[in-house]
Amino acid sequence: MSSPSDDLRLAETEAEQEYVSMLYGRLDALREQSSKRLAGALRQTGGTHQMRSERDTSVAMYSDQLAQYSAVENGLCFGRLDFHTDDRFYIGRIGLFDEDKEYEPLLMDWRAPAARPFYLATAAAPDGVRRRRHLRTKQRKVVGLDDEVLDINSVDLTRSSEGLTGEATLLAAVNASRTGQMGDIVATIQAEQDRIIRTELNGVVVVQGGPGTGKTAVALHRAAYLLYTHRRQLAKRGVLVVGPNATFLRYIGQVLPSLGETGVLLSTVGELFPGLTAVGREPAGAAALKGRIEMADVVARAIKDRQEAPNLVEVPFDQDVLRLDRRAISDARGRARRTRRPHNEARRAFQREIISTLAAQAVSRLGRHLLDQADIDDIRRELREEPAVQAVVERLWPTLTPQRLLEDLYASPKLIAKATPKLSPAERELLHRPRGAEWTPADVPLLDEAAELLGEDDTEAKAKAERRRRQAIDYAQGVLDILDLEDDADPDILMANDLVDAYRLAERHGAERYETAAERAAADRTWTFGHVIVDEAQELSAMAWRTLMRRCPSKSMTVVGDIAQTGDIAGASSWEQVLSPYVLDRWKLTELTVNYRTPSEIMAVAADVLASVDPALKPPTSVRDSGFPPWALEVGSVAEALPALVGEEVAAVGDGKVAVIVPAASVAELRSVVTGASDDLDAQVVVLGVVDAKGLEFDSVLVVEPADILAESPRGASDLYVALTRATQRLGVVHAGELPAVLEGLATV
Ligand SMILES: Nc1ncnc2c1ncn2[C@@H]1O[C@H](COP(=O)(O)OP(=O)(O)OP(=O)(O)O)[C@@H](O)[C@H]1O
Repeated sequence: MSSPSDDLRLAETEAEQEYVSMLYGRLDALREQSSKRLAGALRQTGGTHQMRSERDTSVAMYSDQLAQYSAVENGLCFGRLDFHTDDRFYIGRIGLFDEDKEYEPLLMDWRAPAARPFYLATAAAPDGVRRRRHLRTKQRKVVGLDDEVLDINSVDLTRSSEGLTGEATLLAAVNASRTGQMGDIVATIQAEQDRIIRTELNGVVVVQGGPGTGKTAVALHRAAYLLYTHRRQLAKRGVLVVGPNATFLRYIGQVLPSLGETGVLLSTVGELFPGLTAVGREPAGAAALKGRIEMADVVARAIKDRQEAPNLVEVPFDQDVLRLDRRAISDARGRARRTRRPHNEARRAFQREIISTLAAQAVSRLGRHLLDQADIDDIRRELREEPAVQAVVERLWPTLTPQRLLEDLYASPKLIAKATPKLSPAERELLHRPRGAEWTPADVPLLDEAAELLGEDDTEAKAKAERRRRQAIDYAQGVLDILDLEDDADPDILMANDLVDAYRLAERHGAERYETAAERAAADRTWTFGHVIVDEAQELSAMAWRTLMRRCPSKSMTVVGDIAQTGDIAGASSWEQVLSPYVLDRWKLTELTVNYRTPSEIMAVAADVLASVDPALKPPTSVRDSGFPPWALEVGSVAEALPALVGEEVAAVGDGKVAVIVPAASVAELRSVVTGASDDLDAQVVVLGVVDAKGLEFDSVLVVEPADILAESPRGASDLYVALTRATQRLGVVHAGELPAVLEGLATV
């Protein structure tokens, strides 16, 4: 028999279902409307340039709306606020309004100022809220309600002043099995997170927090919040989110689309040089050296070293030999340098000077008094067009691409030595490598630096664009001609060529590939973003920061990370050291203190490792216990024991995910012994090195040979801390070698 409270709950759930169904009905209607408008816009043809551009804007707008409506399908509405005034708001992923009732809000966008009490109101500071309700839904069905009555009399004074918001829903979310893809936290954002998400747009905000405190989640929700609040400003320039590696970007890739935001570019620093894939590997020492700030000077010197001034250069011209001595070349070089233009752009000034010198010689040999101005102009023109003269200019002041500059530099110990007076021979050797080697992620900031100093010679790019445009027109003409190839065509029937010319068809074809700001930004090295979010920011080298700062001259940035987790040797040891060269002390530090991922049992173990990184660091407080004590197991051979241990974890996590985190040197070997293991996060079992596990999480984690992880890098303790804090439920440590003293507290099994 059901109790009266059960009946009440059922009735409440039914009432909420009715409301939620009405909201979905509204969403469907909007979707249909946008779909029809999009079809209408696509049908429009021809017209003036302005009309075509308006049509393109409409196509883009309706396509974006449609994408947004499908993105918010799951969990469209997740909350309700009841006020003492009897007002009531529903909170959801987007705003919906009743067009028939003067646009009365039916659903409040979570980012709207009026939705804030949903995240901030507490019993002690209710902000007019009487009750906060969390609605849990599956597809379009309401499956649960959690109510919090914000009554001052219910405040538990023994708890911290900031309790958890929507505790039941929050715990359900953090305890759920992991899927291999990060989910959004829009229904359960906590007050300390909300404050950071809604910090003003301008300036640099640093979000420091231990593992699992929601830094990544906060950063992504902040991107969505900023795009909502400053849409006009940010949609044009776009928002860039930088992550540490491709696996991580795939892991977080669905969060913003699920919040209805698609115009954000997700990238690693290594992908920020368009047209180049930097996937090469190199020794950690080489990457760390390339990350040092001194490399900016090395690149500048390497360019100057290419502006040669030999003692004498002879130039055959008109059955004679003209001479350029060191002084003439140095003068021309000085003039070109004084233009303060980038190398490739200053080349014109250099060439002009050289031609002047050569022309003066030629004229004096021929006899100045025999020549008029027109003759002298002819001589200058001939000199400019003379291949021997062009070859000399190219030798003394070559046109350089960033790739050519660095490739030449790395391949030549002589050029390296010239450009690096302050480096030791061993360091120089780290830079040396043969031509044709693959570009590495650490090369990208150097290429970017070089591109700035060289200036872009975009003649080739422009010619290419023009060739592409011509090809598109030719293709379109071909299409039209085929359509009109009917031998017995009735002269009264309009032919395709009569309706639309090739130029316009080609243009229309191009316009169909509408590009968002993010897409345009991805193809343009000089693009500057409206806001840049840097995740796992502690890993970036000083040179990588230079690249990022160039992409964001407004310095509107969110920098997210944990200094205690720095694994890269070139990474940061303090935020001040990273930021002060660019913004002095004009940055704001915010902190997150609650760990939503790692249960307290695991955090107790990780805390000892953290103390070994730096005794002054405090671990974040776990929001829950898991009931599974972490363990350590000594085995004869890890490779032999691992398959069975992984099998046990797979059985324990059901639908969840298992990760085996291993020393970098054993990734390939151990991946091959575990059946079905890969580095693909969609797989149930992954075997990863610590570098690739950064920022990720799994239901169960096996950490293999912690002593080797410690020994593998000067930042080994931070790496071990990262490895131990990836689990949401279960943790085991497997070792054949010694168990490090710092893990001796683990229960042995
Ligand atoms: N308010 C919240 N509600 C529900 N889940 C949350 C909340 N905050 C964080 N989480 C969850 O906690 C986990 C850890 O979050 P996240 O990856 O953002 O942490 P992090 O601070 O970036 O960690 P790390 O430093 O280890 O990379 C994620 O599963 C995230 O969804």
